[in-house]
Amino acid sequence: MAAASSPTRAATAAPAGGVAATAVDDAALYADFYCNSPPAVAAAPCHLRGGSPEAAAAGNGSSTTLGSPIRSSDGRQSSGASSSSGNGIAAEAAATAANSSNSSNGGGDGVGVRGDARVNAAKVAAAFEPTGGTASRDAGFSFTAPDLPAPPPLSPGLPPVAPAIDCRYLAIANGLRITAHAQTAAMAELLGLRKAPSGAAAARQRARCGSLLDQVAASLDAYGYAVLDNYISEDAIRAARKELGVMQEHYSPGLIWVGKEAEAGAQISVSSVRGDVVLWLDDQALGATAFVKDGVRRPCGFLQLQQLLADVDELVFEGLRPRLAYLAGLHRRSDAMMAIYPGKGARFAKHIDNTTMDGRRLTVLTYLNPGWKEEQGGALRLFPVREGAAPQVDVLPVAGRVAVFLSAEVAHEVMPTHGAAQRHAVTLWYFDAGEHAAALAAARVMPGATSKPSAQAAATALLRDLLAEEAASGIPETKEGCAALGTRVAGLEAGAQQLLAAVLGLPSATALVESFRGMTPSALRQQREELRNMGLNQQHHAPDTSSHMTHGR
Ligand SMILES: O=C(O)CCC(=O)C(=O)O
Ligand SMILES: [Fe+2]
Repeated sequence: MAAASSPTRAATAAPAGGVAATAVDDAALYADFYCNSPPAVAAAPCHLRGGSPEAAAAGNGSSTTLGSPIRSSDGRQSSGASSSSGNGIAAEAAATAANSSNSSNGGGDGVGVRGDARVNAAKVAAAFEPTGGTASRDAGFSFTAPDLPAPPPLSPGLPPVAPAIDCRYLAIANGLRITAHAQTAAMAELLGLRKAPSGAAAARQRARCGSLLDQVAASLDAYGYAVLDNYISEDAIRAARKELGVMQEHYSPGLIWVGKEAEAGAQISVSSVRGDVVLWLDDQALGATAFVKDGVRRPCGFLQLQQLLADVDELVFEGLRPRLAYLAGLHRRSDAMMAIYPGKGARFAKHIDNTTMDGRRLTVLTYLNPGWKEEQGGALRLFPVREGAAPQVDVLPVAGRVAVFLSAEVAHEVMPTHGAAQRHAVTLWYFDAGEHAAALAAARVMPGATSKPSAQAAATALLRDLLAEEAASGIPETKEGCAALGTRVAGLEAGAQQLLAAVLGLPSATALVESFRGMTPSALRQQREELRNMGLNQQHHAPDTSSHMTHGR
């Protein structure tokens, strides 16, 4: 199995990322982008602080925190874009373009209006084939994998932490490319809002976007992860959060997968391991205009979210796939998993997303938390394995930040979230075509899926009790507790026993009953431990709630 070098001590979080305000304000970036003006300052890598690998290895608990590069020293977001009146990219683009006097004619993309996201998302979908809609549920996730080849050592001369890369320029470019379809572009031209860039300016735009994407790809290649800041604008994040607001009650506890043989297991929610609630949004749900609850039809709509997903798809399929050989086979992604960590200590214990060659190659997280402060916790803690890289890095879930890492290599956890604030994220997994096809072909019907619901429920209840902390489980690690457990297992219906035997890697129901009848307190403790580790090694996906959605009008 893919294993990470794993410092066992939790690091002390570094103080809030109070770094100097950005050297390049958004107006300059927009002007540069739209107005054929001389290049502004190149987007600089973010300021980083934190421990050296030596310090962390020495066990002094230091870690590295990726602060927000656009935080002012008082910790507030201070980008020009977010201080604008909220009309977003189009208005700023228009204003900047209208103010410009030195534009010239030429080819290339013009300024569009951030328009019909659904049409544009569909265009991107057609171009990049991003999602099959059911990928996350059909993937199987059920294969024993050989160890991955050891990652190459970090190139000499690189710092131990991958710097976050400020991607506002890419965000602008995305907004353009995706939304500048013929009609809106023509209309913008008619209104005098659109200035087509000169050939030289268009070339410069492409070059600058290319160099940012090169940086992202280089980070992923060297460290196994990359952090992009401001890839999604704060306006867009706020709008997406608004869209999700109506869905709050439809989230359900995130599940973990428990099973010794990958073909057999169960999905269980154990909040001490995984404390988030999730909502799967497939293509159909994303297109829904209403959902029905208690017989009442309520309006909903996810245009901003669609645009956000299209932007991330663009990053992966157009930006990263052509740049890295081992991403060349990326062909589709999972449905979007919306996750909320509801504060009060909610966390996700350390795990690797893909330990079974289930096809997932890249994990991409987009954070939706305007104004997130370090005191609120909730950092994504990464455990890079590349030789020379810092052994752990904390990434705060600030709005517009996108974290990308190799699903089968980088162990990670979500640190406890404090206070009452919710931590929102969108998780996407991108599949490698070959590995995914092999996984699908090898998928077997899980015994749990075919057994009677009552058997499944009984087996699941027992597993949940075994996974819970002893105090909360009703199964004390005492002689009496073991005896009661043995009786309980012996009394289960046959289907439940078979399922449990498969989950625990025992040959038969009889073997299961025997093994539980002879259980000692220490064996019970060990069994518990083993189950918890399974749950962490093989994260499984929850069913989505799209059946609650009505599509179209
Ligand atoms: O939300 C995050 O930062 C990471 C979540 C995660 O690891 C997962 O859902 O697998
Ligand atoms: Fe994960």
